[in-house]
Amino acid sequence: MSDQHQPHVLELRNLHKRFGGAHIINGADLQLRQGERLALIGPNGAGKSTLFNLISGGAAASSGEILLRGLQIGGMSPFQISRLGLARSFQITNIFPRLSVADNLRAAVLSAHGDRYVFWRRLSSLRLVNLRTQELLEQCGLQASSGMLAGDLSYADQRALEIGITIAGDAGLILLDEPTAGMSRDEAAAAADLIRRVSVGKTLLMIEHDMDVVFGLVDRIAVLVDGRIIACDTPAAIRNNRVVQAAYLGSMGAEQP
Ligand SMILES: Nc1ncnc2c1ncn2[C@@H]1O[C@H](COP(=O)(O)OP(=O)(O)OP(=O)(O)O)[C@@H](O)[C@H]1O
Repeated sequence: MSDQHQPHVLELRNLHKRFGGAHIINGADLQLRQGERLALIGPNGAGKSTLFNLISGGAAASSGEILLRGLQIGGMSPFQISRLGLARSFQITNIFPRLSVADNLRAAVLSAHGDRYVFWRRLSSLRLVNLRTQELLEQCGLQASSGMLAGDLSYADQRALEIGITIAGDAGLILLDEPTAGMSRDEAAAAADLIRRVSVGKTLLMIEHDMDVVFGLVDRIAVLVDGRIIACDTPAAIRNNRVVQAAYLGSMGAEQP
């Protein structure tokens, strides 16, 4: 089957979410192709994190459809969705501060693959978990800090660790919620490099406010305003889109590249 005929990795169809009387997601449509990196941008309160919660099973949509590789996942639990190959990180750093960096990653590997390892001989299972942990430490540039308490890492390294935790299960679809928030320009550039490396061969959907990161990293940008995707196109096309400029980018002044 050619790529053209494969189902999209992720598809949102006319998605709605209401909280009481507030209509937060308002008919969102989106399609992600295998292997692409897509940034979700939009003003504060546009509904970006809410959309992530709907996709990853943290909240149920009021109506509409969410398909993961053609399979309806609306209404499934976060655990079921993660078992189907979707991993997400959160806006707030989500690590175990009193565990070492390596143990944070080891726990993530076990949590993602525990059922697989349990059937194998104990020693070989342990070896595989350790190998995967080492691989993640290297990928995230954290080998030198592997024995440190995660809570003692710099903020940027904590975010790198969190990316390691997110990818530990080798999910095919990765959702990152503001992975460079609160970082300096240099730290954000390093985080973008890390994200680029770890997302090779995967499909990436990320919420990001830093336009340098967005324009340098992704294949397409989806713009969410008032719970609706008002445009989804290449970075160059989005930059020149007058509707987007008026609704969002225009208000960002110097942050535009
Ligand atoms: N559980 C909830 N109950 C009621 N309202 C909610 C709930 N979760 C989110 N909202 C509201 O939905 C709107 C969108 O919030 P959301 O966090 O999704 O926006 P966002 O685009 O991610 O914003 P930001 O860029 O500031 O993180 C906000 O007005 C928020 O107050």
